[in-house]
Amino acid sequence: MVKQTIKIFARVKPSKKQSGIYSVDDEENSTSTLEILVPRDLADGFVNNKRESYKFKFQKTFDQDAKQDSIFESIAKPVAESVLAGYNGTIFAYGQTGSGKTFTITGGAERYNDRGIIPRTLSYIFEQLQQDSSKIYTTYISYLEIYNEGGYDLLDPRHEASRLEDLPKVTIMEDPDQNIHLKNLCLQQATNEEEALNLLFLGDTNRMIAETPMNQASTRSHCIFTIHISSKEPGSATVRRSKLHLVDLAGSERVAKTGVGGQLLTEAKYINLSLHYLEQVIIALAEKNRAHIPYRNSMMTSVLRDSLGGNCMTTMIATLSLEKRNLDESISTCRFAQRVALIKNEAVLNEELDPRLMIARLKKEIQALKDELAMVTGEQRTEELTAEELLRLEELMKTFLEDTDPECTLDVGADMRKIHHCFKHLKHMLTGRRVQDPALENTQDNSLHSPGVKEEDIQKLKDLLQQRDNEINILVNMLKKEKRRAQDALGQQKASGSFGLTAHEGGLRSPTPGRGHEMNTSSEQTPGFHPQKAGIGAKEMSLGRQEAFEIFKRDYADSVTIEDNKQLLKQRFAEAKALGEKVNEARNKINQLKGEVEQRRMQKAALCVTGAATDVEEPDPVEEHLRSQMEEEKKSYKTLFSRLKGLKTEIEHLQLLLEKSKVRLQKDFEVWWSQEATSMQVQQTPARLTNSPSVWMNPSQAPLESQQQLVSVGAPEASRDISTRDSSLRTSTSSVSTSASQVRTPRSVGSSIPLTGDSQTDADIMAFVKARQTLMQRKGLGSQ
Ligand SMILES: Nc1ncnc2c1ncn2[C@@H]1O[C@H](COP(=O)(O)OP(=O)(O)OP(=O)(O)O)[C@@H](O)[C@H]1O
Repeated sequence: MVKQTIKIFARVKPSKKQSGIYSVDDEENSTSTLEILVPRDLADGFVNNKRESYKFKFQKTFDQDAKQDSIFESIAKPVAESVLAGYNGTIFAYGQTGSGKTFTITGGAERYNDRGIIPRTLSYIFEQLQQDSSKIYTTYISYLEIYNEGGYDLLDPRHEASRLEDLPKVTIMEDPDQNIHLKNLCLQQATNEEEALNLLFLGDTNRMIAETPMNQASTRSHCIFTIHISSKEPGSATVRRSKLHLVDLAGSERVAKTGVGGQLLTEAKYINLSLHYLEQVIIALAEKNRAHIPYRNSMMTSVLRDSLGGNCMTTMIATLSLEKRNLDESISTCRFAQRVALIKNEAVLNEELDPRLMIARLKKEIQALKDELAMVTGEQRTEELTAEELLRLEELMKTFLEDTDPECTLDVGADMRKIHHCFKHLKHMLTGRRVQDPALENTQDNSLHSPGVKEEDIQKLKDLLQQRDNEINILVNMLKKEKRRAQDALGQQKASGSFGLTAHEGGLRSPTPGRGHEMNTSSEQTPGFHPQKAGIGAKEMSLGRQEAFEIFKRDYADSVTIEDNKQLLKQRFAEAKALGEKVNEARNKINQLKGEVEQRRMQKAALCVTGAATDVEEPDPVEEHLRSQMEEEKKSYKTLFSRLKGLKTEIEHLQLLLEKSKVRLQKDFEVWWSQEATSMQVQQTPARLTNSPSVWMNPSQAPLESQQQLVSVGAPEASRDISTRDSSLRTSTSSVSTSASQVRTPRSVGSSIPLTGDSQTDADIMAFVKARQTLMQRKGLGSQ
């Protein structure tokens, strides 16, 4: 059992506006003091307490410049290690909205280096599991979201409903031993890092899809990503089970400050309520002799029951956005952390006996007892042993004789027929003389001892048999070599299509079309990923909508990052391909050297046979040189290979980031488009929809009929020379310069856009017009 208090760390989010507000003092006894200085002008204002300096102790304070890898090394790695050893672990991030909880736990959505604790921990755990061949490991993932006190499974394959509330709720059940079980939360098996990362991505995407402007789930929900690990030694009935909760809590700000109402207020109350219950649990745990801990008050405290004051090694990260306006929230986050630091947990090794293995063991024991009983009661069986039983006995004896372990026993049960048979057989082996045993007559080599067969004939036959055996072995080896060669050739062919490695060696697959590589809008599939919910491929986009989407995409705030990541991905693919080729070269070289060594040895053996040489084992400088060359090649192969593996992880992460950005882009577009449509519907007149606010800012992009119409109705006062306004549009403008010379961009057009009479289609047309107008205004081309 390991007794320890919850470890607390602080992380300060980078900001330009923080100078002089705080200081960090790292002390030698691996603690650090964070001092928050409240400026005088704020002391009477936001913060009621007039103290000007607040000091808080943490295990370590990560200042603004702390990178994600050091956060992982100092905070998550030790917890992951104890989880691998069989203890439960929890890491939770607590802080106000926007202070960097998600950035710390999951990571940033832009750069590979920004990946947070979850992907890094998965990477580390699977690397460790791969290296340890002494145990059999099984890994499962679950991803729970708690929103308004309801639990939702983010990995639910039925995640078809667009609204979180429509999903089946995860409910808590408690067994008589007070163990918590979560109904409707599935555990998905992940056999490697890639599968686990795909599940993380799937959960994050589902979370994002369920978000609406009214339900910014990421801000107002708690998320618990759990890695469940079980391990056992081969043959052992003891299993170790442990779990690691990685928790991203909702923003901790107080309702009064947020100034929200309606649905938001309800949510805020729920968040505050569950964080309030969390605080109550923490206060109760910190109190000595407190018998009742109110875990059951909220779903989150019920789920995290073990993590708080129970069987778990728990770590808290207080995320701080230390700007003037956030000082009161930052101070309350630090206060909360100080209380958390008082909680003592008692982590125990979670070992238990596997019931299935236990049953097998008990069955064996029962059989042994039955045999013993039969022996004691003298119950004897007289019928002859069957051929099957004899064969089984042969096998048992063979295993027994071959086993070098002195503890090894020959266990044939209490059947005296079997015991006698084994004794006779062993005596025969020892003395070379056949013992008269009717049972032995069934064995295969009996004929060799039939009367009338001479000893030398037997020997001849034995030699012949040996010869045939040797021939068969040679043929089998030749076949094996042939097969290997064919596999190698196939591997090389495949590798040249991907990164130059066989799937078996590199675990790399060729870039899947559209998987981040190209930001196309087709719905390539990630397992369990449902693009239609994000509006991808759900319905055929009308041309206008498509055009609006293209413009939207171009002006999208994240488009630069998306483009950067696409470029980086291309670059990484190229690097991986080149590296793959090098790895292949190194491998071919090793094979070639191996061949040369073999040839050399054969030549030497041949010389010995012909008498030209005497000692095959005599050191050969040529061979030694070849061997040292081979060692060098092996080293470089290993280095290249591990670099390639690193690149593979980076590529996969980048692909996931790009897919995430794509879903986000589609979703933002859908939201924006429907907002435009709604606002247009409001402005429509019932009889004929006049398009007073709709302006074709760039005639080249308007459909032809509309262009003509605009030309004829253009309002002169709104005329603009478009090409001088926006450089990004110059090309398109110049291409229509002839017509554009007469084209005017009407500010308030009195005429109407041709409409179809179908309200849905007309709404779409108007939304498009409005959308274009908004976009153009954003571009600085708006009518002034
Ligand atoms: N250490 C950091 N370095 C760089 N950027 C950061 C850091 N911490 C946070 N950010 C950025 O600040 C923004 C808000 O961070 P984040 O979403 O992680 O906050 P949060 O506390 O999870 O908020 P919420 O409660 O709304 O989920 C994001 O754009 C994130 O990329």
